[in-house]
Amino acid sequence: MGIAMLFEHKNEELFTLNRADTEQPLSSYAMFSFELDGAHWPSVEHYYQAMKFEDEAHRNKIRECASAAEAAKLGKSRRAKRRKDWKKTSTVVMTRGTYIKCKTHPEIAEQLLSTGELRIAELSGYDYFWGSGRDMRGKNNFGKVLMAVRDKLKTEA
Ligand SMILES: Nc1nc(O)c(N)c(N[C@@H]2O[C@H](COP(=O)(O)O)[C@@H](O)[C@H]2O)n1
Repeated sequence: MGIAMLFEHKNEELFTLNRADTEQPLSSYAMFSFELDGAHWPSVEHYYQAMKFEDEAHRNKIRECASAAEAAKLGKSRRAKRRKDWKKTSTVVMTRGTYIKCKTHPEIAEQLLSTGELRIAELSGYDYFWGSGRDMRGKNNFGKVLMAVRDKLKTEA
């Protein structure tokens, strides 16, 4: 993934990525650790998935997962009860984790800033909430999270 011309009819250049790409430092699954809310998180995805729950023991179980994919699997399982306000807070949690990762790893902040003013799109064939969806009509909330963090980093530069 990288810079693409997906809307050639609109002549719009995009920076594209997939949230689950562990090789892409800007993705939430990339293993770049940080401290937040009094704990050490191996990736943004670990933090994001754990924050779905109020139960401390379940959060810790997710935090200790060896990979982001494992953390996501545990976070998506319906065995533990999700916090009631999750729908309202999920993008805020993703934004906080992504911002703190960038502050902890300045090279990632640099990479994000180097996308300039390009629109960032999370390419996903199935996810219409975080990504583009199959037809590019998705909400692209992960792309929006990255653009919001980029805006904040710009004001601090
Ligand atoms: N509608 C909606 N609101 C939210 O706040 C969400 N987090 C999602 N997520 C959707 O559900 C799938 C699994 O959730 P997470 O990736 O663990 O958030 C995800 O693929 C989204 O489609 N949906």
